[in-house]
Amino acid sequence: MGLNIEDVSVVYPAADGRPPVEALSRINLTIEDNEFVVALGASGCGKSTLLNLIAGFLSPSFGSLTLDGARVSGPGADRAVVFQKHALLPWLNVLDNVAFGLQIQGVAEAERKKVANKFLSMLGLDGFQDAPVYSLSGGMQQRVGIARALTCDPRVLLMDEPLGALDALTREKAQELILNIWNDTHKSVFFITHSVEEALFMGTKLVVMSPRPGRITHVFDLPFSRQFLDGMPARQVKASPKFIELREEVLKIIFADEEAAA
Ligand SMILES: Nc1ncnc2c1ncn2[C@@H]1O[C@H](COP(=O)(O)OP(=O)(O)OP(=O)(O)O)[C@@H](O)[C@H]1O
Repeated sequence: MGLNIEDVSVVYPAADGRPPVEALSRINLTIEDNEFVVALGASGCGKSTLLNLIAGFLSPSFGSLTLDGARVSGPGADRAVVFQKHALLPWLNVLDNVAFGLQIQGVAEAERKKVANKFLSMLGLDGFQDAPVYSLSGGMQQRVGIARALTCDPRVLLMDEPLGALDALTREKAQELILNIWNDTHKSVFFITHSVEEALFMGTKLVVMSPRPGRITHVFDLPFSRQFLDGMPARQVKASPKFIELREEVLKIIFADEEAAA
């Protein structure tokens, strides 16, 4: 059944003498089971507001959100968030960070270690269980954050620019890793990025948003992640004529929005 967003608007109330902000206007979006939806758009178009709504951190001013038919009315274990800054707990080692969500749910120690180890292994972090998180590189810390989100077996994984702070090479490797994990775990994903190339490569569906008020202006179905998962090397996918053509089309849309806002 998936996640269903119906005619949702968000208005942040007036504050400090500033007028109210219509951050999202009449958003309609479905995230089906096993779908990888990427949101892209000029700064201020409401991407994070949309993610916060799905996470249940925020309620819509108008419209409704349902997950598998049930109204989303707050945060829940069926949705996990990975932020750009991994938000790990510095006083815990890698294993305990990953097992943290299960600990909060009261899962017994042996079971939570087993689950955490499974996801650490999936993310290539075998052998780092006892390491303090601050001793890891940025890319490894981000992988710990993703492992932590996966341990609670959420229905939907929400990712707010998870790779934005990584260097180019680490970022490309992390994109591939996330796609492989998505393919293995069959999660629904909502993923925010500022990179057009990343958006096209990762998503099965691309949602392009425009600011003032934040709205969805274009939706594209994408074939590229499937090509990669079927064995085509990532750089070859990203250099294919179809990919480059779509990249230029999407860039044109976003540049036009940014110029209009300037
Ligand atoms: N708590 C808030 N109170 C008032 N206005 C807000 C609040 N949070 C966001 N906004 C405004 O709502 C609009 C959408 O913000 P949002 O952060 O969702 O956009 P975004 O697309 O994620 O931006 P960016 O790409 O810069 O992160 C912006 O105009 C922003 O200034």
